[in-house]
Amino acid sequence: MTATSTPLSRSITKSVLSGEQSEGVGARVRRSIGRPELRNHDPFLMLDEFSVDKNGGFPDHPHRGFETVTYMLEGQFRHEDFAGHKGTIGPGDLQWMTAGRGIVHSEMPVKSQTRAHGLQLWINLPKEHKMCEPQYQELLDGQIPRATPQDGVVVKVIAGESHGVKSQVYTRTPTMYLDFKMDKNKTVTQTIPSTYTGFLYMLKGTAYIGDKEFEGKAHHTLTLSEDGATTVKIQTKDEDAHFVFIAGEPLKEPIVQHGPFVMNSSEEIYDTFVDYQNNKNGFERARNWRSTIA
Ligand SMILES: O=C(Oc1cc(O)cc(O)c1C(=O)O)c1ccc(O)c(O)c1
Ligand SMILES: [Fe+2]
Repeated sequence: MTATSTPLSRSITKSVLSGEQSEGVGARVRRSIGRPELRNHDPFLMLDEFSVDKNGGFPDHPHRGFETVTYMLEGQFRHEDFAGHKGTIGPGDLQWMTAGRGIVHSEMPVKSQTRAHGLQLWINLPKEHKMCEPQYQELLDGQIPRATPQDGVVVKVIAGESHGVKSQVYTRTPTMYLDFKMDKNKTVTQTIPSTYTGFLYMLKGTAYIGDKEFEGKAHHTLTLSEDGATTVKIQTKDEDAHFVFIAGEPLKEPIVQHGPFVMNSSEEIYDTFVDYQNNKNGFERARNWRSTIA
């Protein structure tokens, strides 16, 4: 009999290319998590690489039961919600929005800019937080800490920890969200808790993951093996690479999603529709509200 042992590095179990599709109003997205091949990568519900020009956007719409994390790559995105929270985020900035019991908001590009390009991640909330008060955590690019494990490798620590650098973002669902920029011919090892599920989404260039050097190219999602290994080996060869590394503790709870509402049962989804239609239980301020930016 052979003893099974935990491998050194996580490996890649799936590689899925995200083509462009329409979302919102006139927006183009490359859907990573949430597409048919990558549904509910617990605790993650959706990851979009969005690209919106001045004619498009995500006008007034609700959310309940999860968090939306908007990370800008290029251009500027304005947002406004039914409680009067408003602002603009630009390249490298982050908005971590806990929708909790209810948010109605609008997210639109700044008209004078060519396009707003970024990532929107949806993280599910555990049952005990689904009806929490909404909260925003907003960080400008310069406020997000960086780890530099070696020359030519920069890791922006949006959530969690990398090479001794910790993010101050409060995560109700334990999450790590890292933005890696690696020059060519580099090797780096990222630690990951043994119980986390995770994936990489490639933005630019090519990276080679794990001991078997699985090749990941732009706009591909690479899911990590769930084998208890606590490191991920990442290499570049003849080109630079830019990707995000996202991982989290699976909630292992029932997921019932209806568009922008994500709860634990059909009854809770039904109640959410009733609350939204009747402006109650968190949606009070939706009555007669219209954003000024949509
Ligand atoms: O529009 C939906 O989600 C979004 C996707 C993005 O790329 C950017 C965004 O700002 C949003 C958003 O604000 O909601 C969406 C996705 C899935 C779904 O079932 C919906 O009902 C809406
Ligand atoms: Fe939204």
